[in-house]
Amino acid sequence: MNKIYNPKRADWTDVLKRPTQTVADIEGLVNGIFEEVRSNGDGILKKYTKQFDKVVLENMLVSEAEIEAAKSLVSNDLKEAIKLAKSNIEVFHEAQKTDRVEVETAPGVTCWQEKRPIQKVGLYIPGGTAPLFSTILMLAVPATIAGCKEIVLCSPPDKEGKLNPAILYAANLCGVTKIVKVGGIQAIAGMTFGTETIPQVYKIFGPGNQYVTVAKQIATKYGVAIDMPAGPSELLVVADDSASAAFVASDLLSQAEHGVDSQVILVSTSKAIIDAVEKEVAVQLEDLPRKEIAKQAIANSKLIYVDNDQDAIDLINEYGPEHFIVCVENEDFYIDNTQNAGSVFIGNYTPESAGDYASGTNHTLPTNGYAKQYSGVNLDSFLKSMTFQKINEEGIQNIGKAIELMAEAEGLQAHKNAVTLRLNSLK
Ligand SMILES: NC(=O)c1ccc[n+]([C@@H]2O[C@H](COP(=O)([O-])OP(=O)(O)OC[C@H]3O[C@@H](n4cnc5c(N)ncnc54)[C@H](O)[C@@H]3O)[C@@H](O)[C@H]2O)c1
Ligand SMILES: N[C@H](CO)Cc1c[nH]c[nH+]1
Ligand SMILES: [Zn+2]
Repeated sequence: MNKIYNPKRADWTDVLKRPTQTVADIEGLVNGIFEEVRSNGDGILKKYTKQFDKVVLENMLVSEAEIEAAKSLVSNDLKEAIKLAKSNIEVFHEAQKTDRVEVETAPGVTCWQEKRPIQKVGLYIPGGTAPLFSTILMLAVPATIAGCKEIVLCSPPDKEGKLNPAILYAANLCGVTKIVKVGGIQAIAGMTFGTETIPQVYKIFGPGNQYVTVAKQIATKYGVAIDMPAGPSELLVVADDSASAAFVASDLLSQAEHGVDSQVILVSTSKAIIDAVEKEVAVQLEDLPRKEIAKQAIANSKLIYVDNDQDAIDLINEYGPEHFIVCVENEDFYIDNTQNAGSVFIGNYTPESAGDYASGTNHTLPTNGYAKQYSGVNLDSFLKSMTFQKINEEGIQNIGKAIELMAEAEGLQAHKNAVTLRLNSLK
């Protein structure tokens, strides 16, 4: 890990650079695949599945028989763990339901807001290097609570052309309506345009590698909404001498093992904890099965010493981490002053993994600094807010004159007439 002492503010942009490619680096490839899928559908999905996933598929749609077979391949212990996680995610997302908001803005003018589900949603479940079945819970549970009718899931097949049984089990448990074996750019293009196998959707959700993330951003050009850019995982920890170096190192490695383009950062006002965490990372890394991946992510990662808490929080807000662990004595200072972070984890006994799986919060979160303007997935991500109004005779008399004057000032006579006719009818 690179150690940096008191970086100057002018250098923060360079110091905090992510190791991922930019939209500009990938969009040429994405645009090409999108155009092919738009014109030729399933055949192109299969072509790119062969090229990128190294498997030739006859049928991309998962059958009932495959779902049934998967049930017996998942251990009872894992089923119970999935059910516990699902239950906590349900509780937290159910609690996000809001009542309709109704106000009489002027006598006789009633306005209200209600939420309605997005009818057709597409869920992308990453599977390139690890089958992230936990992501199904994070997306399908709120989609179901919101009342989405059609829930399509795409995930890349393994070399045998299969999806991991836990993916099929979780998808079935959570009410997914269609499961398709396709990943990467081609899956996002398929959900954007619709193909023989994949229904077109209104909004695409889910994390993925940088190809998936850029493809989702390009999908918006074609009128599809997306949750947010949720790319390679990242974690920033702020720790002082009250933190356990071993715990901090384990958290940093937990996100480093996601992919070679993940990034983890430790910020501290203590040189002692920086040195201790550096040593712990080296020790714990050696025992990880995904050591080669984590090692590359760790090479992109930083240990940053700053003199004081104010510099630390300014730097953290400038970075806008996907995950932010606060492990310091004066935790309230950091909690109160965090402006930009996807999800915040507080104290020595709150590992980031808890939010990844089972505490109840959503793990689909903005990366690459997008926490400055995007929220992580939540119940509202699957809903649209609609407004309604009803105006009676008294109401139109109360606000009619103002509408007429404003319409006239904008030079829009027909707008004015729509009010004038009604006012005249009441004379
Ligand atoms: N931000 C979040 O909320 C969040 C949550 C979970 C996971 N993640 C991230 O999701 C990612 C999962 O990545 P993954 O690769 O394991 O799975 P993935 O499913 O996102 O991507 C695999 C697909 O990428 C495509 N691909 C691979 N190499 C390509 C190339 N050179 N050109 C074009 N397409 C290519 C293939 O089609 C393959 O099917 C990780 O980066 C992880 O950090 C983020
Ligand atoms: N940490 C990931 C979000 O960036 C989510 C995840 C799924 N499985 C394990 N982790
Ligand atoms: Zn994770």
